[in-house]
Amino acid sequence: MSGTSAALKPPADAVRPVRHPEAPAPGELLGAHYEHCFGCGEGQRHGLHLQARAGDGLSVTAEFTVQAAHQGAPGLAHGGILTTALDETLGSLNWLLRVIAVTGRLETDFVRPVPVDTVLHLDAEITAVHGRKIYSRATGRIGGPDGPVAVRAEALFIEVKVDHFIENGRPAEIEAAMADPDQVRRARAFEVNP
Ligand SMILES: CCCCCCCCCCCC(=O)SCCNC(=O)CCNC(=O)[C@H](O)C(C)(C)COP(=O)(O)OP(=O)(O)OC[C@H]1O[C@@H](n2cnc3c(N)ncnc32)[C@H](O)[C@@H]1OP(=O)(O)O
Repeated sequence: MSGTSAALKPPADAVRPVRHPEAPAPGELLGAHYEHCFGCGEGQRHGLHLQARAGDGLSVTAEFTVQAAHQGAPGLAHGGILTTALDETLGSLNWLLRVIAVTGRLETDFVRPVPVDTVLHLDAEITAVHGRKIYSRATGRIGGPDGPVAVRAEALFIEVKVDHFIENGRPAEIEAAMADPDQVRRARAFEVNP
């Protein structure tokens, strides 16, 4: 059984957005947006190290291998970790619009348990945009990209300006991220080019 709250249903006048002309090409790895991001950063020892890849249109795919550090029940992935994998994958979609956005709402269905060492194959797509609101959905499968569904989610991301991070983040990390020598990562974190 699954159901989605009204807040995740795009209004009738929502539009199907267009992929940004400078979005990464289909098949291209998106890379981490921030070294210390728990979802994608390579600097997080127990992080998910999730790698997202641009798909066709407004879609991405991603893979995440469940580690022992990600357990909830013995030998099984923690539900919050699975939601993090969905959140990170959904968040990476916004780079196809070259928009910075944060998760406003995220609803997850947990369909099957996911054992440690399992590769979770994720795919996600943007379904609609209404003003600053970006509607999207994602699915995670096990046993291969066409395997059975283990988790799925629908989300609403809200577009923000870079000031959202500058005003709310801890100054030490903000300054370090702005000085990141990785130009692509710095652009993803701080460039707004709708
Ligand atoms: C440096 C690295 C960067 C890198 C880029 C980021 C990478 C992403 C990483 C993974 C994702 C994350 O973990 S993101 C981190 C987790 N999320 C957060 O921390 C967000 C915390 N929340 C907030 O800061 C705020 O609530 C915002 C920004 C989401 C919204 O505040 P606001 O800007 O004042 O906008 P507001 O007027 O309230 O809302 C705008 C519209 O959205 C609707 N709306 C807002 N929130 C919701 C909601 N929860 N559910 C339904 N609808 C909502 C409103 O009704 C309104 O609709 P209408 O009246 O227009 O119709």
